[in-house]
Amino acid sequence: MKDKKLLIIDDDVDILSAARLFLKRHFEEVVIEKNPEKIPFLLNNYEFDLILLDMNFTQDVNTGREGFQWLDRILDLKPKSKVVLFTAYGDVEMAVKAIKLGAKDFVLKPWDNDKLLNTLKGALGEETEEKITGPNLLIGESDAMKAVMETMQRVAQTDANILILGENGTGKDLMAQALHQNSGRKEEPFIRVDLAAIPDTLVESELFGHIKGSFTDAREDRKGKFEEAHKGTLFLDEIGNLSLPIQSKLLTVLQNRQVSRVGENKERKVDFRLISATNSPIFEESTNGKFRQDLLYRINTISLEMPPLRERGNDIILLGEHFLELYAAKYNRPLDGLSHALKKEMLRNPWPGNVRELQHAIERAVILSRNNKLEVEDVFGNVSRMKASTNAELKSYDLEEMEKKLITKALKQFNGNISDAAKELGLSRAALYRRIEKYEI
Ligand SMILES: Nc1ncnc2c1ncn2[C@@H]1O[C@H](COP(=O)(O)OP(=O)(O)OP(=O)(O)O)[C@@H](O)[C@H]1O
Repeated sequence: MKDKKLLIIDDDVDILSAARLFLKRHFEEVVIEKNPEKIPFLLNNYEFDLILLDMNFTQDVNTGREGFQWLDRILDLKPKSKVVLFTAYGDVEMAVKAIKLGAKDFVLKPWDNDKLLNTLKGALGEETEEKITGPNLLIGESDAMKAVMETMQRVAQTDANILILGENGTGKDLMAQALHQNSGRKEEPFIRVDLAAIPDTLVESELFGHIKGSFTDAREDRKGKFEEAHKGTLFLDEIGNLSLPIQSKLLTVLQNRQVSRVGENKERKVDFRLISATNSPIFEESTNGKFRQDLLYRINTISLEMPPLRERGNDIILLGEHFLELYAAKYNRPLDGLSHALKKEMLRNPWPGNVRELQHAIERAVILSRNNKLEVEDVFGNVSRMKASTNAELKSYDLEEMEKKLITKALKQFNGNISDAAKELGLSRAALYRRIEKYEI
């Protein structure tokens, strides 16, 4: 969300500054406004990617009527606006009505920071999903890909637990989303937990939740991911990372469909569909005691194996063209395809990092290219650097480095004229200034 602009409208100044303080780390810009009358002016003069709108302006605290009117007004002025509503406890019915009227989602006040962030991401995600990660855009026409897509279609509608296997970057995450989108639970939450990214000590409270005081940092009661996924889908990514004690707790939840938060005896019913994914040899691990066999049996009612890119034939060209189009638009580069020689080279490369590696290689190439077609050296020019990074993955600092170079070049070309350089780079003047400051150019 780092490149997105958010507008928050609420007549409570404390709420505005608290929300801004937390959200400005996650958005490029957060604009706050106390007076809803300013909405038309703001919408007519600025572009916002997302609007967070209070439902309960003081005049109409209980009915939310004013909130509805403003929602309406926003959608009249800019029909494509993504609006998330802020609403006080107890207003859920009203918020649901608002969603029917065109809001994307709602957040209850007082809010939970993680939840607020997830909701905003979700509201923005719809667009990214359509463009990049939508289930229809699990690109691929190879036999291997067709087979796995066909299985996906067949099993998505069932509530069966699904285990997605495959090397890094083969699209396991996208596949999990596709399963959810094609299931009867698609209107309900899709909650992803990356078990490789959560420290061992926190996994239990992340998954099961906790109550206030159950450990030093537990300042308030918190729902776990099982509860968040209630009625929807829970996606446990990198499940091979679960420690044995948590494995046995997970098994119990799967058997009883109930969770108790850490520090609490009460059991809460949870209804979720489980999708797991791993790139570790989990069957082997289950024979040497690192992963419980009974749990593996449970999570693996059906398994789907994502084929590696090197076994997907011509898909690499389709994917390459897709990413080229995406990044040419993003970086405003006039590129119209992959050269013939490049296609040949792409087909010969083993791509150990699979689609993710390809995606990053194309992104970098788009930024560096000088011609109207991508050439072999744009993608494979700097082989040593590609090898040096793990999984040949392009780290964000590489991208930043490139951005810096690009900006420096443009500034030189236009003798430091900000307007001309910004135009060439496809940035606003303000965005260019920000980057000049950031990179200390
Ligand atoms: N078939 C596909 N079509 C379009 N994009 C894809 C496809 N497969 C993967 N991608 C893109 O490649 C990147 C990596 O995909 P994803 O995160 O789903 O892989 P993964 O198997 O979950 O990786 P890891 O094991 O490292 O978590 C994402 O940006 C995703 O959008």
